[in-house]
Amino acid sequence: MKLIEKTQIMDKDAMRRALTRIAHEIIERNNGVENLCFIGIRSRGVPLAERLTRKVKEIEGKDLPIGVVDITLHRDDLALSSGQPVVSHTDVSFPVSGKTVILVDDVLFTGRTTRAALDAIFELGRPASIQLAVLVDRGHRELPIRPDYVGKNVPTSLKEIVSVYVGEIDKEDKVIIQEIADEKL
Ligand SMILES: O=P(O)(O)OC[C@H]1O[C@H](OP(=O)(O)OP(=O)(O)O)[C@H](O)[C@@H]1O
Ligand SMILES: O=c1cc[nH]c(=O)[nH]1
Repeated sequence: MKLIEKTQIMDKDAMRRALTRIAHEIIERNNGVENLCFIGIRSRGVPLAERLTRKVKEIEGKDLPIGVVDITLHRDDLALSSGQPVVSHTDVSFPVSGKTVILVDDVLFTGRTTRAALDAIFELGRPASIQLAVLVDRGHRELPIRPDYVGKNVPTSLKEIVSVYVGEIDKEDKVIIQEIADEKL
């Protein structure tokens, strides 16, 4: 699939500010951090969840547990929607029952990855609630899923792809929109 880079929509500072705001929103909405835990969706949801827990620690002085769910997406076609995400691995070393889980991902699109992650969490136990934090919501939901915390809402067309780069994996922080150049949609 050939991609043409179109626009950069967030730089390192914009990402840092968005995550700082989300950390404050999480603390405010939950009246503190008692009972909270974080679960990142691999791959880029994991460093974002780690950054959020570091910010929460800076603000509230408490360490919160982080787990990981790995969802593999088997896409049926190149239109990017209609994929079939399945849980391939879960690494959550604390009990989720009774907790408020903050599920973290980089991009929210159809909602299918989130749904698979919710299934994976309920396999582990029964949380008190689950809240969803994403760096970018690009729209085009195919399921009744909405984020509780959003870094940036980005209206997109189905010919576009939003790519999040994080220093921990990609050596730099940025969010770009690319366009699919050569595929039938
Ligand atoms: O709402 P959805 O339609 O499910 O799309 C969102 C998911 O797609 C991306 O993952 P991708 O499968 O591209 O893999 P990646 O994490 O390796 O980028 C992104 O990280 C989200 O997890
Ligand atoms: O544009 C998209 C769609 C799904 N996942 C992404 O990371 N970007």
